[in-house]
Amino acid sequence: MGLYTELPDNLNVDVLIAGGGTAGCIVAARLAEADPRLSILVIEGGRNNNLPTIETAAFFIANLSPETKTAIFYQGNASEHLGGKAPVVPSGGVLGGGSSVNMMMYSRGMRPDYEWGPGWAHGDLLPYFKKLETYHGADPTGRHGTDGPIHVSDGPFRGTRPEQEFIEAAAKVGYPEVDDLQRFDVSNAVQRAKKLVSPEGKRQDTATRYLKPLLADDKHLNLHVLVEHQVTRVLFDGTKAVGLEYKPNPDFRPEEPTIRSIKANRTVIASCGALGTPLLLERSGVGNPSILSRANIPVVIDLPGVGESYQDHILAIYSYHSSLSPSDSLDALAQGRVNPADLFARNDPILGWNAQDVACKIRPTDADIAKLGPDFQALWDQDFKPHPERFLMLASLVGAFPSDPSLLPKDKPAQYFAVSAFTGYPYSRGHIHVSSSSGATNPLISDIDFDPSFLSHRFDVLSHMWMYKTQREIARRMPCFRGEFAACHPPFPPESDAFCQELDGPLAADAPEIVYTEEDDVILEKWLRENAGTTWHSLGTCAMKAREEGGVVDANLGVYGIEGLKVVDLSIVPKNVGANTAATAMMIGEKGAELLIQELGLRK
Ligand SMILES: Cc1cc2nc3c(=O)[nH]c(=O)nc-3n(C[C@H](O)[C@H](O)[C@H](O)COP(=O)(O)OP(=O)(O)OC[C@H]3O[C@@H](n4cnc5c(N)ncnc54)[C@H](O)[C@@H]3O)c2cc1C
Repeated sequence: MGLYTELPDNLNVDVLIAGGGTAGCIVAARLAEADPRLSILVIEGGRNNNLPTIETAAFFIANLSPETKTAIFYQGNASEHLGGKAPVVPSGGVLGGGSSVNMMMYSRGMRPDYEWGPGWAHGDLLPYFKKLETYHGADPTGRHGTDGPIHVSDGPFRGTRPEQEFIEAAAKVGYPEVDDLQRFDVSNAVQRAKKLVSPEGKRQDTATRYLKPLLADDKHLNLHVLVEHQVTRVLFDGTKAVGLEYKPNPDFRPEEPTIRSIKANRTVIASCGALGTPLLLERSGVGNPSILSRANIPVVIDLPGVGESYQDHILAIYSYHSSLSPSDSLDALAQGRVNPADLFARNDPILGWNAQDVACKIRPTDADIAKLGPDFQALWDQDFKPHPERFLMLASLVGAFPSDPSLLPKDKPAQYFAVSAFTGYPYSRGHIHVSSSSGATNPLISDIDFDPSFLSHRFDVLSHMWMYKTQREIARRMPCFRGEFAACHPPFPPESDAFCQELDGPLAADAPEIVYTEEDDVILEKWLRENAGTTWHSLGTCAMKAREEGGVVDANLGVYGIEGLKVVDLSIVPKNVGANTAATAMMIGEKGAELLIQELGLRK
């Protein structure tokens, strides 16, 4: 198998790929399939992804634990918009990247989200969205794929009671159920969520589904993957990319600081993700000269868009007490009340559950918009009102307690549910850049100037304030609702209608909506600033736009001013997509591979 922790001597390589993440694994596999004679080397900073916490859907949260070393934690700057907090944005840091560690929600944006440039309109991209997937569900409009590597399914288990109760409660609040929110043209509704999980319950990451079958057969002997090594720079001959410089990842090999390099006969591809790729370009001398000179990096190409226009969706999570039983929730497993070995011994279907069964894409009513004030109304009228498919917020129902487990009472085992909610099209924009050397142990990720700028735009704050109130009204109408888990909600005072507390029974079916005072709104905004953060959906930092508009790549994914260097990952996205981002990253991998196959003249 061509998967190494040490590279064989004298490897002759045609195509070098920096980063074996979601898009990178797809590009490598599709190029190898197109021409097995082509010699391809992927250099991935993280380890191999052959871990039970990755393959088994129910253990998804373990992959964010620092001990598993499967994520990269990008440290943001302290921000006045977040009550002085310094946010951390995790990203996939293992073979398969985000697709190996994500929460497996299957989601696609709306048709207008995919209008990026020549060859990148929705109609151009739909074939690639279909090519990547095998969809297990009804598809009357033919928008889904039938024979791609990634299975999209219900998985083997659903928390059917909370799912049904949430769907009925959402309908009462104004959001009906639809079969498919991921067909690019339906929103303002809720859906029984599909997952990036096979019907048998296995995670569908791109390393396992695209790359490893080729590494295991005897037909793709020129496909090579080096794990546990970080790419430090792209090497240039003038302005032509000719190779990569790399070194062992100190997380796995602290004793081996040797820097090595390798040449590419044909092309170099950067696929380190929306946080890793701009840092790689800047370390290589591609970026804004003033930022590069601050870090003593000689300029190869003046390209000020690198690392700018950072976007994420901004997330807040709200937990609730419930009357759910252990079989309706992942809490017994997450809180150590059942032995995972027993679940494995009986091949319990709950092991294939990602604990998220409902997806929502919703808009406020005209009356809600008016209440949010004239500034909100003006932007709404400009960017949302003319586009009925463009929604304000995404949300999902979580079948477990997803916050800090130390908040849970030790003496009272229980089941909870939660709503996770995030902005579809935030206006806040940040940046990520290299900064001057500080002697950090792992300077590739800690020696940076990263400002995600969450909640720096007031529209995003108001969107979340509306969503807090809306999701709470839905939760309150679920028969299993037993009050708010107060530590995961704003501290409204006891005299307020909005005061959060545990209840002995469900709310009356005709319970009135909560009325929030101005003081409650102040408390809500402060709480959001202290508690909202990343949705792990970083994108846009090497955008496909005109160079004079801050663009970094052209419609062929080539970096402006550089020969032989492509970017293929979510950093190229020029405007936000109203969706969890994995399917879009996979589509970019598929489309990017096709462009490279054409450009390199590979046989089909
Ligand atoms: C915790 C989490 C939960 C998520 N949940 C969902 C979800 O439920 N549904 C959904 O649709 N999306 C979800 N996402 C988002 C989605 O998974 C990502 O947007 C997507 O995988 C990004 O793909 P990419 O190819 O752009 O980058 P990545 O997949 O991040 O790939 C980049 C790769 O480059 C490697 N790398 C970085 N720097 C270097 C370097 N210098 N040298 C070598 N290698 C390097 C990284 O280790 C990584 O493997 C989640 C993401 C995370 C992190």
